[in-house]
Amino acid sequence: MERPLIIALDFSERIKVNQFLSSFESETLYVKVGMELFYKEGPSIIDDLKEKGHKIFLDLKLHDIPNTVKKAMHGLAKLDVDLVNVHAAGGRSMMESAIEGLESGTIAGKVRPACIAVTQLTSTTQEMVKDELLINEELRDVVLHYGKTAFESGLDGVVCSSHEVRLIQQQISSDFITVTPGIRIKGDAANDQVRIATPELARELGSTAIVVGRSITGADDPYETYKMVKKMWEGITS
Ligand SMILES: O=C(O)c1cc(=O)[nH]c(=O)n1[C@@H]1O[C@H](COP(=O)(O)O)[C@@H](O)[C@H]1O
Repeated sequence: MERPLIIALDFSERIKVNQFLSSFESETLYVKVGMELFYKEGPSIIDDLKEKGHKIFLDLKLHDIPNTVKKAMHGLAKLDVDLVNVHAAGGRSMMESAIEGLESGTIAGKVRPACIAVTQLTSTTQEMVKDELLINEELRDVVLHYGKTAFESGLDGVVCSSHEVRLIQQQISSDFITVTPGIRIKGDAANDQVRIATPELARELGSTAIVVGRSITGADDPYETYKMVKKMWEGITS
């Protein structure tokens, strides 16, 4: 995976996506379609975005029994997206089934979508891990353990915060993909995110890809902000 900046298209409907993308001219992007947009618009939104040449992370965070996940992934593979995800909390067998489903569903001649596992959401705190999930371990160790299980289950990488990237790359594999949301430009509100980082810090910490939503989609000039964040992420100072 090259090191993309993935824009989270967290919009309620297609018309808003089109309005947003209209300022990007002919630039091809790496975009993320999540639950909000996909549940409203369905698979045709994927076809639209692919037609425009964009790469797609379909973020539906599957978390169910292995058989259900396998069959759902079989269907999702037919959409020919670049990246999909599951919750690592679903366990080893579920993650193995996700890969089986993707492999059996991949269209002949196409590449299987990469599959990554959410370790702990970037909105999760140490206190939540202890008090709500009843896991009596350091959050970083939980992320690492879930990452190891995902690796052993044949997944291609994880979703984690930028702060856990080094740990994962050092203790699991430097090739294991680390996609990091929770990205904020200095001065932006964190909103519901907790384990946040600037694009520059994410780069420094070695993230494979950053996911940026509201900092770009909510900006007065989204295209200019995208170009600025991209420069920060790529370490271009001029
Ligand atoms: O899987 C994800 O993409 C994801 C995992 C995670 O731990 N945290 C997280 O924020 N995300 C997604 O990344 C995006 C972040 O959006 P902003 O907070 O607006 O930048 C949202 O679409 C989330 O659904």
